Formats: sequence, C-alpha cells, structure tokens
Amino acid sequence: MTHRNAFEAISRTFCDLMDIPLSGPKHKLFGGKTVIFGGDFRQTLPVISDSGRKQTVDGSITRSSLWPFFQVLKLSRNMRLNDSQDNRNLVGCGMNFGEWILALGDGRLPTKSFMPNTPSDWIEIPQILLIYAGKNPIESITNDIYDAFEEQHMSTDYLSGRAIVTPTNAVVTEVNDFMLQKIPGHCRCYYSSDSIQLDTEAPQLFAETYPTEFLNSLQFNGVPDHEIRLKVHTPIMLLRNLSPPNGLCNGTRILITKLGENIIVGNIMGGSFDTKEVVIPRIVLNVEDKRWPFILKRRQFPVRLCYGMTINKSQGQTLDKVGVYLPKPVFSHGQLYVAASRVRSAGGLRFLIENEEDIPANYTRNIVYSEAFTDIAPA
Ligand SMILES: Nc1ncnc2c1ncn2[C@@H]1O[C@H](COP(=O)(O)OP(=O)(O)OP(=O)(O)O)[C@@H](O)[C@H]1O
Repeated sequence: MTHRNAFEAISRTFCDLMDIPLSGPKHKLFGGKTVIFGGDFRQTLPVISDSGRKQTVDGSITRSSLWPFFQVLKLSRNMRLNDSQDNRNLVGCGMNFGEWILALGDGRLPTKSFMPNTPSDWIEIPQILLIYAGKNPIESITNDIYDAFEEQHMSTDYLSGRAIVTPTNAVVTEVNDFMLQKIPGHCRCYYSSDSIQLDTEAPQLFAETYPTEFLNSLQFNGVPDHEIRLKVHTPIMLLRNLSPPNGLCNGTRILITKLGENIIVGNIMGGSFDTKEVVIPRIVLNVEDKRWPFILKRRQFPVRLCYGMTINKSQGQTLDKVGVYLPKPVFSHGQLYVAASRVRSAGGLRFLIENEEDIPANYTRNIVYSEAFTDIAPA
C-alpha cells in the first residue's frame, strides 16, 4: 500500500491546479475532483524501514485526515479464483479455499502460541497444501513448483505462471542461484560500477572511508546487486520503470534471449505486452539508505532473476503455481495473505515451512494488524 503522505500530496497538488485553497470553508479534497482508490487492507501496509507496528499502521490511508471523507464500497466476489473442485472444498478446513483465504487475511483462523510470552498468531496450514522439507528444502519446493523443468524451462507460458515466494531477499537469492545452476549453458557475470555521489559532503573523506570494494558489497531492497549472474533462457524481473508505454515497468518479467556486452535482450512474459522483444540497458541507480551517510550511484542492469521473488514483490501477480517457502515465518502484516492469494486455485498453492524443533512444520505465523481494518465503514 502506498503511504498516506503520497495521497495527501496528490490532494494538495490537485487543489493548486484547480485554484482551490488548502484550508478554510472553500477547501475541497483533491481540488474537488472525484478520485477512485482500489485496495485491500489484508495486503501489506506501507513499508517504512526500521518501523514497528504503530508506524506502519499510521502510514496507511485510514489514518489520513482524508479518510473520513471517503465513501467505501466493498467487492463481494473473488474473480481470481476459478471454479475448480479443489477450490470448492479445502480438505481439512470445513470451508472453501476462497473463505479460507479471507479468514486468513482477516485474522479469523484459530491461532496458537508455541512459546510463553510470544504472540498467539500461529495458524495451521491444511495438510493438502504442504510440501515436506526433506534433505534439501529448496530442491523439494522447486521440484514441486517447477515440475518437468528440463523440458519446459524455455517456455514463457510455463515460467510466467509460477514462482517461489518467500519473505526475505537473501532466501530469494538462494532459490534463484539453485535454479540457475540447473540451466544448461554459459553463465555471464555483470559487475556494477559503484561510486559515491559527488555532491555528497566531503567526497574525498568518504572515498577513503568507504572504498569501492565496500560499496560493491552493499545490498539494498529493489536494487540490483554488484554481481549479477545470468544465462540465456532465464527469467528476470525489471526493478525500475524504464519505459511504461513499452511495457518496461518495475515488476515486468522478461525471458532472456541474448546476453550482450552492454545490453540484455529478451521477450516480455505475460500482460498486454506478452512476447514483445525488448532491450535493457545499464542505468545509474541512486540509492539512499539511512544506514549510510552518502548516496550510492550504482551503474548496473536493473534486473534480478525471478524464479523466486519476495512476497512483497509478488503482490499484484496472478499465478498458476506458487510455492510459499518459509524457512522463517513472515514478519509483517498481510504477507501470508498476499502469498496465499496469488493463485487461481488451491491446487496451485504449496507451503514449505521450516520451524524450530519444538514447533510442528504445519504451523506458521500469520501477522494481522487488526487495527488497520478499523474505521472502514461500508457505504
Ligand atoms: N472482471 C473480471 N472478469 C474475469 N476475471 C477477472 C475480472 N477481474 C479480475 N479477474 C481475474 O482476477 C485476477 C486478479 O485481478 P486483478 O489483478 O485486477 O485484481 P487485484 O485486486 O489487483 O489483485 P491483487 O491486489 O490481489 O493482486 C486477474 O488476473 C483475472 O484473472
């Protein structure tokens, strides 16, 4: 979800455009224009780094001074789910798959606590949705989700319909590395050129304190790493909007057909630009992070392999097969709901859960900030 500050800024901008005062009796929200918002409060809330539950909920649109003026309309039918047998009755739950997803998102499923003085937010995942870890959990889940991979690994239909989703980027990298070594052919490495933005205060001092090797080692959410390893016929995801009118948006998935010295060529997978051939250049990404007193300039291809992706990144996707890999439980509101609600049917959803020894592997945490739902009144 977008932070409420962004919506408030749009409202003020519209007022300026329409010559409407920002306060007083003549003030009108969004300059008097009718604005339609779409959203689901069961999904992830604004991501605010180093923040806790209170700041996260406080960033949501329901905490905005705009909210009392919203008229809320509720959708009643889940259009993503198909009418297959496995959706009609989720074995072991006494409810259908659509009802189970809603109950999970609302925080209405029965919960347990496994340790004293810890939140009681562990829910049981139905046996029918589980895969067991075996000796190598990544191998177990990728074999299940990417079945018949040897024959199908070059098919856009096959690749665009499936993904492994997991809470953290570190595990996404493990999944992608595992899949990459299964692809035949030469692996090409692309290294970024990293520097500190020159208008940073005292650039010379920073250059001595933070040598290039250190800058290369930095990893950030949504920013390509210093080293990217790719092969032809692997799927990648764009990490920046390069050209939205041509389908090159943050999150677009592309199947690589050529790895050049200075360009990557591929075909878009899915959406209205499906199969379109596109060329991706290196770009300079400016990265600001509270942990560092400088702005990093990284020149790199804005892409990442996407056999696996974070749960947050998967929001908005509709897939045929999803493996939810939880080597650790989710850590924020809505993540489990987003992960479970990417598929069209229960038959396409599998969980692989690794818990500490004394917690059974059919239980996982479902974090729901119930206060994010309050004050949502139907029209
Ligand atoms: N009017 C419709 N008729 C048929 N199918 C639909 C319709 N609307 C949506 N769908 C199906 O539901 C899927 C999800 O739709 P869409 O991505 O618009 O929903 P969303 O609310 O943005 O989903 P989410 O936020 O959960 O990702 C689509 O891929 C499509 O298969």
